[in-house]
Amino acid sequence: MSADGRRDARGRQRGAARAHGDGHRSTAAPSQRRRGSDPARTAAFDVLRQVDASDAYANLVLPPMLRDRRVTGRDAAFATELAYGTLRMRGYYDAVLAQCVDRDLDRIDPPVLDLLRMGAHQLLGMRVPQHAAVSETVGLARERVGAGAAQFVNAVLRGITRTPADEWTSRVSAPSVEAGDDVARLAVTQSHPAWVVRALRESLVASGRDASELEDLLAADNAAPRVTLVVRPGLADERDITRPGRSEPDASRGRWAPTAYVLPGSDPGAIPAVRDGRVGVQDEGSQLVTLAFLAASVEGTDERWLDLCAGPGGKAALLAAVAGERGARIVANEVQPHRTELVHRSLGAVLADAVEDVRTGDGRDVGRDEPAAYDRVLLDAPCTGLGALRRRPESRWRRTPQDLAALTVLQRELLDSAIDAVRPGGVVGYVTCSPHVAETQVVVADVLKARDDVERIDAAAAVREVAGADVPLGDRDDVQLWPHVHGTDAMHLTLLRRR
Ligand SMILES: C[S@@+](CC[C@H](N)C(=O)[O-])C[C@H]1O[C@@H](n2cnc3c(N)ncnc32)[C@H](O)[C@@H]1O
Repeated sequence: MSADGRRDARGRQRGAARAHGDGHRSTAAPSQRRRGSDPARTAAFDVLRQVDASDAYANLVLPPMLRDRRVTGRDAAFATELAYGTLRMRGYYDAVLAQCVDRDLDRIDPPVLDLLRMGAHQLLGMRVPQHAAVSETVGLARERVGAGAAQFVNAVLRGITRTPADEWTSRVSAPSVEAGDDVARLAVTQSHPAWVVRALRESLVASGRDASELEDLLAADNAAPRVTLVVRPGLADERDITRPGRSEPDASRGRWAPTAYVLPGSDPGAIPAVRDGRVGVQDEGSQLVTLAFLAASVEGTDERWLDLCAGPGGKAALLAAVAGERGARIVANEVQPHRTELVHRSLGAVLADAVEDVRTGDGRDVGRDEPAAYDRVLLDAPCTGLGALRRRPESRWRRTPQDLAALTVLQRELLDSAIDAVRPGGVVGYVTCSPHVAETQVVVADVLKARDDVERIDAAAAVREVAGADVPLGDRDDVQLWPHVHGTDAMHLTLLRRR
């Protein structure tokens, strides 16, 4: 579209402003304007379409798309915020749109609905100037869906602009406020399914926190997470994330895990040590629970560790790096062959001696096939991922309460197998990236009820040993991290010792 293709600070392409003559509202009807589409908005739209039509994951689709299309810098940041923000806030925008159209939203063509949501996010979530948000989205609609759809998009988005952005929140939440239904109010204003709002409230309380934090937690799910690096011990240090000629690393230290660094930008691939696997991209909560698992003391030898559900290999790489330093070795197991392949890749930089085996297999069989064979077993269980909603923008809309039933059966079976695989005196770490009580406290309690050969050990003490005494944890012996408290994903850690 623009000659120079640059984006101004408010998200509008400079060329677009010129194409409009004065950079303000164009006098030409949208359908009369002729111009190419903005590559950032086009990429965001294509991601939304793939998420909707092909069940794609936005965070897997967008980065390679931007690379292939050579969308970089501010345009890439704009496309990312537009795609991810639109997906996260979909529930809120649908409530707004429902007040601006005269039919049910499910009767709108899916590509048109995506364009409306994208327009809504620019107007209400990104504060892109109204003329740019409307005209650019209408232009994209004309190009990708047709003139009739473009007129409809134009009319609806202009309808949104007639109410000030901050008034929309009270408008869409008025019915739930009147009904005194706080779950419904938070579901719409913070854009989460009501069942997730309820589950998160229950988890907060069950982990010893206050239900009044719920709105902060939901808001944290809607904020783009910062890119966190793991500097794998023994393989890299601060110098590997410091540009030549600089004395300070390009990333700042994390708050809790000594291995964690927060990157100011969003291009970890530009760092050579990331490309060769000595440094990785990993949430700080994941690093912290892995290091806490390794901080718990085992009785006797401590040299053979199992990662029961290892794909794609983030925790396996941290385990193996530490194993290399301590003279231990790991076995990494994963049930899906393509994810086993990812584990291999993730372990590319670690010492060969630190990896005994990387294999494909069902973790539920390991306890039976290799009883009491390991000194430590990490079970990072398959789960709903409700603790990582900020990272997986569409997942809150995909998950259903029915998913829980199957997952919690699997989690119990895997935990039993993990306990069988560890030797007496050894340690099992049970980890989820979900704080849902059914996947955390209830799974552990159920498994422990049926066994007399295992005891809980103090995971909070292990986390404090790694993160320092001031990490806020409450007084339980299991640990629940929270985005709004710790700035991490909502990881859960229970530590057990086999008797
Ligand atoms: C939460 S992810 C693990 C993430 C990994 N620990 C990391 O840090 O990269 C759970 C993994 O468990 C795998 N999985 C699911 N069912 C399994 C089973 N029965 N046995 C082994 N792995 C399983 C999934 O394919 C998925 O890769």
